[in-house]
Amino acid sequence: MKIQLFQLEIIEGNVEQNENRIKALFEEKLETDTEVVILPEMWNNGYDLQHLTENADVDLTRSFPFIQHLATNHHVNIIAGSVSNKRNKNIYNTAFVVSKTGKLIYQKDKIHLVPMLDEQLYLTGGNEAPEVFEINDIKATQIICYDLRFPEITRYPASQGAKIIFYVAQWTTKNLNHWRTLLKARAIENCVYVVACNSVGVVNNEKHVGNTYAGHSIVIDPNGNIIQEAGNQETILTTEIDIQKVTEQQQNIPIFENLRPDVYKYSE
Ligand SMILES: NC(=O)CCC(=O)C(=O)O
Repeated sequence: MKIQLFQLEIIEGNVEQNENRIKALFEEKLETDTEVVILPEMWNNGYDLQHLTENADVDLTRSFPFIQHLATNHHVNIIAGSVSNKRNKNIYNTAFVVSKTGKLIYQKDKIHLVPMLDEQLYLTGGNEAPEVFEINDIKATQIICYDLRFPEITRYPASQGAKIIFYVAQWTTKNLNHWRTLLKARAIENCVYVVACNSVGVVNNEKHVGNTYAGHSIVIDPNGNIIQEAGNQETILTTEIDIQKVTEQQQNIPIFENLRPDVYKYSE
């Protein structure tokens, strides 16, 4: 499966500019046999949280048709990162996926809100765990940024057969070490591919003076080997993954046969 990761600098608060940029990149950089494109978290207006009441999408009525048009025009499946999204008087950080035929095949809200970026002051956390969807007959799931820190939510779709975990993020450079280590851990502990798309650019938040979004979008195989990794500049990363490696790794190390949910405990 050939995948392209669009590691972008998101222009805060300017949905039109971000859409135009993404549209142009699809025209200029998409390779003909690419099956999946992945975008970062909050690509519609970035972390312009103070203006979300005016700028957030409304129940994906803007973002879905925009992505649907790209998917059908270019015949490519799109892991459409996430967008700020109003629904039932709340604003969520909503991830979605559109098939190359233009169908909305997945939609979930970010569950854990990031205190370090004040998300909880402006957004509402989702209440549904990630699940499996199919892309070109391959099971996968999608997880949003800070949710990476909670391994419980990756385990369920992986145990249901997801072979690729797509992470979409605006992860900061201060915690780059966590990003790389946690992504590797998720690949190894679930014996799956991890395909993670981050953003770049300055973090516009008074708690983060001098901090940037880290880039380092990354592709990790089921054995924990990094097969592609970007630097800290805008980049389109192109990768090919061999899904058979997931089956082989899960046969070699049969973690899903050895799970003991009857023993595991979680605090309330
Ligand atoms: N957008 C995010 O969820 C950022 C998470 C992050 O940077 C972290 O360290 O966690």
